[in-house]
Amino acid sequence: MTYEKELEIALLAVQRATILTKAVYSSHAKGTLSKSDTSPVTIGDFGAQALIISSIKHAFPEDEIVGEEDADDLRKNSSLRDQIWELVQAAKLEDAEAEEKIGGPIKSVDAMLDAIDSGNSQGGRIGRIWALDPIDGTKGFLRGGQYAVCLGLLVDGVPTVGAIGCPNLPVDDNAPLDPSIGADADDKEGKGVLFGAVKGQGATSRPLSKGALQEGKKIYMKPLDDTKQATFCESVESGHSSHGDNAAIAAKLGITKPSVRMDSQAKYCSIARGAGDLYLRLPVSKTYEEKIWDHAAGAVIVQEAGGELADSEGKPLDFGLGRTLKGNKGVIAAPKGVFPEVIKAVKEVLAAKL
Ligand SMILES: Nc1ncnc2c1ncn2[C@@H]1O[C@H](COP(=O)(O)O)[C@@H](OP(=O)(O)O)[C@H]1O
Ligand SMILES: [Mg+2]
Repeated sequence: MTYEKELEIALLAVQRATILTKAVYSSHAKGTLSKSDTSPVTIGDFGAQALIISSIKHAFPEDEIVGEEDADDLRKNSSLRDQIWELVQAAKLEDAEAEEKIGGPIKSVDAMLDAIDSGNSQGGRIGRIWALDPIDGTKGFLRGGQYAVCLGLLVDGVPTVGAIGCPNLPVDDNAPLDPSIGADADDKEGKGVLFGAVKGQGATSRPLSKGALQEGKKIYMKPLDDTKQATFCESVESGHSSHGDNAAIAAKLGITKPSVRMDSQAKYCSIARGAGDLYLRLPVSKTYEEKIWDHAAGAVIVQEAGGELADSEGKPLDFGLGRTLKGNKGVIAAPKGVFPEVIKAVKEVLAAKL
């Protein structure tokens, strides 16, 4: 199987980074994250980015990585750096063989800073480029709701491998969509999912607790003959996606169920396993460019589960233009069978606004 190693490393890297983000969240929730006033998101973002990049660099030293952060701030702020270093050292996979596959612990503080700085690729059309979002759904993370650790591999600009850790989604692929499910400080049985996909080879899910080496269960979008029955997902943040336009599109499709609002690429994962049908992300701002790391991993997972993606004009998403999807506006994802109908409704709603 092609990309077998890439998927394995991506899942392991995401699993280990997720352990760190959970540790950061629980210290934050318990009020013990007090050495600095820095936001737990910043701490989690830096730590998770360091761990994931070090995993990729170990397994695929030639690959490029597009990451959100660089280490400039950490080099200037030793207390923040030490705090992150402590968390990075503590985040380990229990299975020694698994830990070894991603290079074992990061060797030194300098190696951690260098790893963070290696996420400086400018993206592009050629070669192997990983797009990394160490904590996607910042707002959800802070709320104790949905957030995701996301890693996608672009090969010549095409999303080819995707791995996403969703610590607060229910393990059960058939559990009803309930965005409040993550709103606990402490981990509970039945939460935490690791999703993976390789282009042309399907999408899978496995409990985070069982780990990346556990064989995944195939996931599929729900067959949807009639859009009237659909449930659609959208951002919690009205600044990230126009709730008004999303609602108008839903109305045009005859949808009567309320939208499910959740943060992060947990939306892609949810529709990919049939816990929800459509993902509408109509742009709010005319100038905002969606970031490739907010969509690359989710795109592979949805496509491999039987879905199709485009922007609000029906154009395919172009991941080969750099760090952003600068050729696209917004994102729409739906099962293949109803995709043309959904795009038609989107175009009609947007045309009526002109
Ligand atoms: N004006 C805007 N329009 C669309 N997306 C935006 C945005 N401003 C920020 N974002 C992105 O929206 C992502 C979260 O999406 P969602 O609303 O689906 O949870 C953020 O990722 P982070 O949370 O990683 O910063 C951020 O990159
Ligand atoms: Mg993000």
